[in-house]
Amino acid sequence: MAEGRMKADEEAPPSPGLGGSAICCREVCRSYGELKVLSNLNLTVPQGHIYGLLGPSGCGKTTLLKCIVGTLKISRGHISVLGKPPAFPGHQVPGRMVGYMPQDLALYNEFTISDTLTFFGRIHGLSSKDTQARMDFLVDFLDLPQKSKLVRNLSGGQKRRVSLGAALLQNPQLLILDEPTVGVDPVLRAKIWQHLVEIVKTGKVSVVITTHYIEEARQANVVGLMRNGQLLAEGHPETMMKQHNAPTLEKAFLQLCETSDQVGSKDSTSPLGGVLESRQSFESGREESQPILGAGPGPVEELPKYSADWKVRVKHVMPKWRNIAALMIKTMVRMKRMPGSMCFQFLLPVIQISLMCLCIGGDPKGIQVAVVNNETSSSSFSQSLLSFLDNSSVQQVNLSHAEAFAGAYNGEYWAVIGFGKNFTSYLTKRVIQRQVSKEVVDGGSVHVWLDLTNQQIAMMLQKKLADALEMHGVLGGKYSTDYFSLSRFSFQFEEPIYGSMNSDFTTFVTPGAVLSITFYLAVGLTALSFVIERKEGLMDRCWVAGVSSLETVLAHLISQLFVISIQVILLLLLMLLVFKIPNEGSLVLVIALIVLQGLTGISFGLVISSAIDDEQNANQAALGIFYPNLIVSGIIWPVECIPYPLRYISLALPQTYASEALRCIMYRGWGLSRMMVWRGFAVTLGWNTFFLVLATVILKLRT
Ligand SMILES: Nc1ncnc2c1ncn2[C@@H]1O[C@H](COP(=O)(O)OP(=O)(O)OP(=O)(O)O)[C@@H](O)[C@H]1O
Repeated sequence: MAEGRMKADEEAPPSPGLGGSAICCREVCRSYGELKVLSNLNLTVPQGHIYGLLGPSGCGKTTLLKCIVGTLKISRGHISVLGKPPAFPGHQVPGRMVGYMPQDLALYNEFTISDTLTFFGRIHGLSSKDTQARMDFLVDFLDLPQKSKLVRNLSGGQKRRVSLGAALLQNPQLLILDEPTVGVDPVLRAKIWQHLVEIVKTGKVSVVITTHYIEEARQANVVGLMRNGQLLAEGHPETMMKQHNAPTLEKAFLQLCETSDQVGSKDSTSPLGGVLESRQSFESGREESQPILGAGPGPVEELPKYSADWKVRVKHVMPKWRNIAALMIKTMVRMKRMPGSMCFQFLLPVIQISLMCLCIGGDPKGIQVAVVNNETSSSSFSQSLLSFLDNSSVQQVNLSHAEAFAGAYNGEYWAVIGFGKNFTSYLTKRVIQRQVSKEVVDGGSVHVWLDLTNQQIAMMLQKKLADALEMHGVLGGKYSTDYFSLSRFSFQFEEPIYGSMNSDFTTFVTPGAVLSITFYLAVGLTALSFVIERKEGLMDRCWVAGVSSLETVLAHLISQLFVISIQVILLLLLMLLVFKIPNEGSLVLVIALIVLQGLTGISFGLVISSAIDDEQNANQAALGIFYPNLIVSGIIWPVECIPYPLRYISLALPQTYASEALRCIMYRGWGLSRMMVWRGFAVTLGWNTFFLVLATVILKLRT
């Protein structure tokens, strides 16, 4: 086994850095906003050495490691890793040359141990045979449980060992390990150190390790003691102890801190507690501690000039299919392992659109109205008119005048309908005679008192009453020139040009609702998944392995395209076949527009997740934008009702023209030659491109 390990380790080609060092940091500064974390930091990791980076919590160790692996940009200074600055075009840092174990576990919980190592093997371009061989070695070496065990079911210590395994997988030339021994038992801790000592013996592998167990760092070839964003000293552990006359490394470190504090109080102008800035670097070859305290300025180093061919630069920015495929397989495997979440993703739009078709736009049912009919004859016009009232919508309750109004004021009835006792005779007079008295007009009218607190119900009641009056006029035969229906019969409504006589509010609202549902589900899923991945350190880990932000975005887009396609198929089947929403136009255009809106939702989700760091804020951003957009986009009420300044905003939103385009395709049967259709596609594509560019830029700026 050891032989196999050595052989694998020997395969890594040597890569001399600045002055033979694996890592060289000069005058490195990095801040988080106002907080200056690294301040003129100088550090040198000699090639083929283990470098123990020690320091109190919060002194900037993790920040420094992130700068070294290229996931964080430095504000000032210079870093060279294995010969070139991190992320330099064509350089494999981040990439295969570096193995990174972040402080967070940074593992996919739904993966098995085998999935985890296979995933990183794919990204590093290892053949499945090589990955398998390394996996067998690492499972044995790190004393891992069965490869088929889910990460979610591992203990904390086991997870850390899997994380370490992922960093060791490709036999990198540089290992960056951020507290790899936390939660690991002493026997295995010793084994890990033994392995590190062994791999650096070849001189081709270098290791930087941070640890809270200061004493274990005595096995390192060099230790760097860091405080307040600067390196106090770096050198061989034994030399450092000897120099400070300390029996342990911890005591030597304490003494250094005290001295640094004393110097700091004397020199208040010196930054960060007065730690002196210049120091001799370790790379001078002296295996001695090089305390910076009291040291004079070090030799001025000539920084090398780096250049890369344009072809290399182009290749560097071009997305790699290998990485995209690995990320897509990862998404699919995770979905397979979370069947509940997968069903939720596929069925949620279907449930939402079903609820919308069932609950929005239909006629109210069982609306109770109080009827006060003072006519007693069963052949009276009032009785005949009431018999034409749609009974499924309007439930008539016959009451006395006092009971009816008491009930209406009590909220039991939506209206009171009243007929005078001479309604039939007065109505006849009104129809027959040219001129009648006010008393006849009053007595021959149906009196209606409405509860107008719910406009939809009141409007429906008015329409039902008008319909009943019209039916009464037509079917009653005698009074086709009836005074009441005269105005209605002046218009003859012919077959509609577009749409049908039965068009209701549901027909209007469905296209916009479908686009909105597809858009916001995509926003929610994307924003959350990226924010969680970043929070758990998974994104950083993938980037250190060589995945670019463009590849991450593309892989997510393609795998979500698959999810959206299934969602759209289910949505359309339900809409067209079950709820019989008409479609006069091309189904291809309908699908294309809905899918494009879904992709725009993904892009917008990417913007949220690249700009926001925690789930709660990401959720708030997605939800906060949902309602204003729904209201202003003319999805639930026509844009024509929006007051003018706001209407211009409405027209610029991603779903306003798109909803109109979908309505034109579905209800008017229009194609792309019509402006109202292509405009919907153009606006959607425009927003999509804008969101994608914005997300990529934010991701780049935030590293
Ligand atoms: N993303 C961030 N935004 C703002 N401040 C940050 C961020 N990350 C780290 N910091 C701050 O930078 C400082 C250094 O953090 P860093 O994680 O580098 O320390 P560390 O030495 O690795 O600590 P530990 O040993 O506890 O892991 C801390 O004060 C921390 O609060």
